[in-house]
Amino acid sequence: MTRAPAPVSALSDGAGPRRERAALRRVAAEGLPFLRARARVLRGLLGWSLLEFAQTFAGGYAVARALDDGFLAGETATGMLWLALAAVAVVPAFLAQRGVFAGLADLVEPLRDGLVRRATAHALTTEAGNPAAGTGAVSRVTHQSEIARDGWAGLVLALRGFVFTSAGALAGLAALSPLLLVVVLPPLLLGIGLFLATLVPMGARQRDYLDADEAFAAHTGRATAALRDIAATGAAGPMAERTRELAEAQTVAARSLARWSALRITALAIGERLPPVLLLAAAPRLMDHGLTTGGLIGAFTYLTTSLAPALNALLAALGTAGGRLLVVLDRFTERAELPPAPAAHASGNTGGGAGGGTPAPAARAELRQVSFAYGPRARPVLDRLDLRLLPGDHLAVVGPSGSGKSTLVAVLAGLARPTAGEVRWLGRPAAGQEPTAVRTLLPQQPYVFTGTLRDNLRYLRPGAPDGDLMAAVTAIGLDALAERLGGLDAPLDPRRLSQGERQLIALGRAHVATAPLLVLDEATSHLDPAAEARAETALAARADTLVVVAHRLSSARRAARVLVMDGTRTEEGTPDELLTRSALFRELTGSWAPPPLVEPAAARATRSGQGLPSGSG
Ligand SMILES: Nc1ncnc2c1ncn2[C@@H]1O[C@H](COP(=O)(O)OP(=O)(O)OP(=O)(O)O)[C@@H](O)[C@H]1O
Repeated sequence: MTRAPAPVSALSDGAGPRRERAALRRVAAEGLPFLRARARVLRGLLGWSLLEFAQTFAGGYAVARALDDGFLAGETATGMLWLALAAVAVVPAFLAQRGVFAGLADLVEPLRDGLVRRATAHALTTEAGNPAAGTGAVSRVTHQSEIARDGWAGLVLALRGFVFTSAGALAGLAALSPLLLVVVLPPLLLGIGLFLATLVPMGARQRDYLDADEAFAAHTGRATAALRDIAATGAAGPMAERTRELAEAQTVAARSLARWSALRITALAIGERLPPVLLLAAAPRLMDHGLTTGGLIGAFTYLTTSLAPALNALLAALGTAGGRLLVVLDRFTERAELPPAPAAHASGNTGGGAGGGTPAPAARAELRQVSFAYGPRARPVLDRLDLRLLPGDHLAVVGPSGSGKSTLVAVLAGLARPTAGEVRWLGRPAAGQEPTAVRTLLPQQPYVFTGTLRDNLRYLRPGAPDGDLMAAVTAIGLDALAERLGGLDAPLDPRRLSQGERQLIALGRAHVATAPLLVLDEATSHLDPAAEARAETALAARADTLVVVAHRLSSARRAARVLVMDGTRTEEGTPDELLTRSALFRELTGSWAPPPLVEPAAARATRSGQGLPSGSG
């Protein structure tokens, strides 16, 4: 399959520089109070930094005086004295470095602690219970808070160094000859200006890169945890394709970042290399206007030993650590803007379908003009399908074998990417969201592993209390199996379980999970109708929004809405509406009806909506 890679902008929802400026404002709004609260630390840094100002000033000025008043005037002792003064000025500056680093810790560690606290609180409130959802939270707590800490420390050091060093150097240049500033300042300011102009667009590229990195890490983490489910739903192809797309998006983001870095290097060259060149070119004119030989060498000393390294350090810090810092800090601050975490469970939602009358609630999941094909030349399985799943919805999906039910489920659940159109979860594009935080998907062949029944029930919500596990056991109808196994802590060997028992355990696990959307893809196919009815009814009451790929009439009739799939044609309505409107639904219900020779009670059950096994799936 050769689909174009996902545009990087799609991963970061592509608002570009506008978003960076908004990020700057947001970070500033939170950053200023942080700095205000640490005014004493900042004053301490300022005090130590003044010593650096003095050292820089003395460095160039003493060299100029040593030459003009000392060595060039035949006064070697005077020259040596001036050089000794420059050497002595290094001592307080060395002490200043110690003072600066001590103050830095008071400025950096509280930032890191605050970020870790914030990321941990976010993970506990919104991502609890989803093992794969933890990937992003762990990244924020560890990797990203370290980026913020190092970036912030580097930025404070470089900015402070640049301000005081360049102030010392410029004051020294002005003392040697004010004309020196006319030569040095324009390229210096041009270089800095050009560099600053790259900050916002480069921040956007940096964000794209981090987004691509995070999306890839989350996707691979998810895929690794769900290998069995992927194999069971036949989604290996689309998953591999999605992995390739995400890797490609990462490459595109890295390349774009590199192009902007090249522009930055040009800005650095103008600010750092051009002033000495211009000074050389202008030297004869400057000396005609009274600049001494010592003054010229002193000016070179300022440019090469003070200004250039300070500028270099500042631009490097702003360019790499600063950009990353802005993106990472913004990620921490924008957590507050995420849509409210979905209510863990709504109750009493087996009927009702869409709505309830009051202002339209955000769809839990939505397909907008979604098409899907398994290859560039393959016949589409889904063709411009629109579907909205609101809180409280209970939708059954029915259709003949091969009509695309599992494909629809894979697209809806984020296991396969649509070829065209958009999948949205909780009112936002699904791309970039953590699927396991939004939906629980149960395939026909569930993943039950060696361990205890408790481990298996907690698989999607590791910290679930025993009360919730027991409630699931009772609601789903797992009591008999739990008793036979020996309780929640008894060891469980999947090879000794029937297909139906495995499905029951997976259904119990879904009852414990907290994602607002629950999708069952023939997940009850090995249960008898009564067991299926009990489990499905319990899940409909527990899950906020339920989608069931139905393989029995009874299952379809329990739903408030039914989506009938017939190739790329679809019909949607209540079961009763479809019985009158859809020939295919009537045909399916006919094929789901028991064969005529089956005992009459079963036939009656079918007519009254209780249903019977179809033998399908
Ligand atoms: N991985 C795949 N690669 C290529 N084609 C596929 C793949 N999976 C499914 N298809 C094709 O897509 C179409 C829809 O299949 P899908 O499994 O979604 O249908 P279904 O309604 O769920 O079928 P069933 O009820 O038998 O499970 C079928 O023509 C099928 O052959």
